[in-house]
Amino acid sequence: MKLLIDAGNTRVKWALWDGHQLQPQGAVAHADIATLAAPWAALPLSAVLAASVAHEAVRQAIEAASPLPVQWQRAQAAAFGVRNHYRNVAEQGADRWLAVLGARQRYPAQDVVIASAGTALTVEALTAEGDYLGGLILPGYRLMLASLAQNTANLDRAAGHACAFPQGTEDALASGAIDALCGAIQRLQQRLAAHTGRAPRLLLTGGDAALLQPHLPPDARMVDNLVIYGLASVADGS
Ligand SMILES: Nc1ncnc2c1ncn2[C@@H]1O[C@H](COP(=O)(O)OP(=O)(O)OP(=O)(O)O)[C@@H](O)[C@H]1O
Ligand SMILES: CC(C)(CO)[C@@H](O)C(=O)NCCC(=O)O
Ligand SMILES: [K+]
Repeated sequence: MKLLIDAGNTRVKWALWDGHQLQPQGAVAHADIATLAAPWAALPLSAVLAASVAHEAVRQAIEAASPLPVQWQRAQAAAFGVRNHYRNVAEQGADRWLAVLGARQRYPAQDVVIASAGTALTVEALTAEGDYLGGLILPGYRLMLASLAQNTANLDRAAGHACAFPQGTEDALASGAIDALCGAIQRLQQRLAAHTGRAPRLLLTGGDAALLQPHLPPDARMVDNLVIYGLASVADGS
C-alpha cells in the first residue's frame, strides 16, 4: 500500500493507493501535519509519494511525519504520453503537472481543460494527442476577496451570493470573484476549442470546485483528488 500526499498552500491532503483503488483519507492544516505521524506509522506502507507547492517548512514537516523516505515529485517534460510545453518545467508547480497526469489517466485521449480551484486557481489545457499546452494562474476565491478586504477602506466584509446583476456590495463581491474565476476557465476552454477544432471536456477539482460548478456549463464535471490520481499514475509507473 502506498501513501500519496498533496501538499497545497492551505491544506495537506492524503490518500492510500493499493494499485487498484484510491482511498482518500482527509486533509489537515499545515499546523497539524505532525498529527499524521501516528496513523501513518500504523500502516503497512511500501512507498510514500508526495507533491508540495507549499513552503519548505511544510515539506520538512511531512518528511518528519513519514515512516518512509518521501519520493517528492516534480513537474516533468514528458510522462505517460503527455508532453509538457511549459518552457521551464522546473518553475512549474508539481500539483499542476500531476493534475494533468491525473486527468489523462481518468479521461484518456480526450481534450480537457482542468480547473483546480484552491488557494490559487490554475486552469490547464491538454489535448487528445497528449500536448499539455500550458495554463493560467489566478488568485483563488478566498484570496480575491482577501486582497480587496486588505487593500480598500470599504470592502472588508463577508461576500454575498453570485448573481446576474448584483445590487449590493456583498453580492457584487461574490459575483465579481465568481465571474473572474469562471470567466478565465471559459476563456481557456474557448481557446483550446479554437486550437483543436473540438469541444474540450471541462474538469473541476480542488476545495472550491463545488462553489464554481453552478456557474459553469452543465457538462462541467467535478473530479476530486486529481493531483492524487496523478501521484497514483506515477506510483504505478515506477
Ligand atoms: N476552512 C477553510 N480554510 C481555508 N480554505 C477553505 C476552508 N474551507 C473552504 N476553503 C476553500 O478552499 C480553498 C482551498 O482549496 P483546497 O482545499 O483545494 O486547498 P489548497 O491547499 O489550497 O490546495 P492547493 O493549494 O493545492 O490549491 C480556499 O480557497 C477556500 O476558498
Ligand atoms: C500556482 C500554484 C500556487 C497552484 O497551487 C502552484 O502550482 C505553484 O506554486 N506553481 C509555481 C509556478 C508555476 O506553476 O508556474
Ligand atoms: K490550485
